[in-house]
Amino acid sequence: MPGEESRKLYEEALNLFPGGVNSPIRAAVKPYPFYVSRAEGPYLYTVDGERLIDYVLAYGPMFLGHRHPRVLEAVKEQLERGWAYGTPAELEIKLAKKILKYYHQGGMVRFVNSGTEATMAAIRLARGYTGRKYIVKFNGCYHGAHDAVLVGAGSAAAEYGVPSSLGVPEEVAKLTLIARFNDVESVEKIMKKHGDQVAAIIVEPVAGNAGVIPPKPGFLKGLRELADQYGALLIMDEVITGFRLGLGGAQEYYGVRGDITTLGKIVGGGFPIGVVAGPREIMENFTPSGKVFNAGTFNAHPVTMAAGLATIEVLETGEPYRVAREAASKLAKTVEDLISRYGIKATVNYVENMFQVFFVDGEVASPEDAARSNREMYNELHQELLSRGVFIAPSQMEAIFTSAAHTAEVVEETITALEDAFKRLREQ
Ligand SMILES: Cc1ncc(COP(=O)(O)O)c(C=O)c1O
Ligand SMILES: N[C@H](C=O)CCC(=O)O
Repeated sequence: MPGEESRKLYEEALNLFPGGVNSPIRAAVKPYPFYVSRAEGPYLYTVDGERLIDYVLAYGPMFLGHRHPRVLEAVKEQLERGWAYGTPAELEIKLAKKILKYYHQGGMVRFVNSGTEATMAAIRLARGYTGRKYIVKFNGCYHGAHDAVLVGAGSAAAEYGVPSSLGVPEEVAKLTLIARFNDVESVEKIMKKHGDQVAAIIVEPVAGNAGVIPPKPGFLKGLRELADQYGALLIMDEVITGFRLGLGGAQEYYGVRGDITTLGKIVGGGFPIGVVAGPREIMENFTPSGKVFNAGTFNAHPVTMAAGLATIEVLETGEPYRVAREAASKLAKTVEDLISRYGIKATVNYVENMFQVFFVDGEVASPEDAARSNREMYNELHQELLSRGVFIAPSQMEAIFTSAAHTAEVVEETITALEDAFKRLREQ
């Protein structure tokens, strides 16, 4: 549990940062966030002298675990050559080629610095390309912290009760039309009314910011068909799923392709990144070849490029996917067994190397279902695990991730913690 050293730092932070943190979800760890002094493999080490098994993984990026030697070596090597040039370097070409190989063969890439920037640029690109103004987004999905997508948003926006943020002008919010995840008919209804003015449908192929909610069979295909029918673009926001569900992300996993892909997190190897990728015909609308403006001092930052490239090279061995999958499937199964042993009303959603437990009666097939779950009970589980040295997402609206560093031994230790934690939950 967060100790005295963390408490002192948090008290200082409260005077410096709104809510004491620089991204709101970090304050969801109660009674205050623990402060990390270093990280290695599957572990975070806190300033309070604790070692935590990490299933948050910086909210997704650390798929190889912390401080992976290959990534560290690549970053050090780049640092020796300098770390910001304001002019191109070869590594950006190498990383772009890797991304295009798995996402848009023959296409193009624009590197930015976060998932937020990627979806903001992708939406502007879609509007510029189609000459249309509306976008369709799904209630409870999260695409970052910019105006167009802070309408019915998930993640911390849902956790803190601001799915539609103050400060987003009504005129702007009105351009975002809200449909229901896993409900093609809700999209069809919108398209029938506004289809000729819809620039893009943007979707998280697995809703990972409302817990973990996989797409129902036919959902993504239905979106593809509606986008085609109405001449809108389909933006696959793979900031979480990209390089996580496999090298080709959710699009390869589910066999449905978007017109534009947004990536982030894993593809930067733990350094800030966002990627917009798509076919040349669409991508060339970005400045300077086209008239859709996008720019960034730190775009294609050399250190990020080095870390991303090293990460993908390790992923290409396939081993990280095997380890992470085995860990998640074993843990998800353990939680299912515990729920049934103790007669707790809950359900587990699991995809490859991400899962989440929802304390609710019945299936969770939409963010609306997720919102019905008992969040207090989830928070108790989080606390019980934290007190046993296991860090899972501090909010029901996030995913539990595994990595290549979650070996069988680490999983066994986690299972012991889970058994004790569920026993305690049952006793309360
Ligand atoms: C699906 C998705 N899109 C976009 C974002 C925004 O990414 P970032 O936090 O890097 O701005 C996130 C996470 O934050 C995300 O999960
Ligand atoms: N759910 C968010 C990204 O996926 C969590 C990251 C953040 O908001 O800090």
